[in-house]
Amino acid sequence: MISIAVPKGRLFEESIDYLYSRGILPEKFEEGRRLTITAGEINLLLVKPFDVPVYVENGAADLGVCGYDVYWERKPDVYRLLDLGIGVCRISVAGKPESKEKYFNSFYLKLATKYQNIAKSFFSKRGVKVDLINLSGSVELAPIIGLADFILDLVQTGRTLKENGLVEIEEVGKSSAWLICNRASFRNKSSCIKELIDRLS
Ligand SMILES: Nc1ncnc2c1ncn2[C@@H]1O[C@H](COP(=O)(O)OP(=O)(O)OP(=O)(O)O)[C@@H](O)[C@H]1O
Ligand SMILES: O=P(O)(O)OC[C@H]1O[C@H](OP(=O)(O)OP(=O)(O)O)[C@H](O)[C@@H]1O
Repeated sequence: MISIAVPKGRLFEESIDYLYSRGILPEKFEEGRRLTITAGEINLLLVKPFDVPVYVENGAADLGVCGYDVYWERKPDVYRLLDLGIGVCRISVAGKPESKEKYFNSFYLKLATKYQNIAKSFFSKRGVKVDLINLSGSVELAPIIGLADFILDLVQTGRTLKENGLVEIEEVGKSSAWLICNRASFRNKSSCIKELIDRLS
């Protein structure tokens, strides 16, 4: 039996489609209220996206589908095996159009994000001090109401920024979903996991 932690929400359907199209799952499953789904030798655990690395690192799941954004933020002690090419987006700093100049000329920025660690390391390398506001969603609201001047968040189409009168100022990195693996499972279930990776890649 191989257990895979799959993120609920935005990445769920793409993850299921991906696993189904590679013959790992015998059918497509809808996201409902169930938290586990067993299909043949695969046991799916449906968890919050930020919790995927927690389940995998602790061995509660052998494998996980994890956004690179989450991996980068959490830095779990797991193997990162394969870029699945889903959930593709970038991690960027954004703000009001008129704040652009301030962003590039200040040594002190007030920034809202749920990616606290990414923001800290990005700005400390640059020698810029940041006052970080920790938000877990709807981050684009922060510059509009003056809670922060800037945000660091995911951008894909740019629609959310546009609809809120914000602009992308600087790309910090790219993200897509990766298959991550528990270190002990990689040793103990090596043949199963290698076969699975062959089918996925
Ligand atoms: N606009 C986007 N385009 C592409 N991928 C995205 C986008 N937004 C998020 N993702 C990817 O999907 C993952 C899950 O995003 P989602 O919005 O479902 O989670 P969340 O906001 O962390 O969770 P929750 O809403 O349950 O607190 C992200 O970690 C990222 O890897
Ligand atoms: O560039 P776009 O295509 O508009 O995508 C970007 C948006 O997608 C994500 O939000 P999500 O919908 O996951 O909601 P959230 O605010 O709860 O994180 C992200 O946080 C941005 O707000």
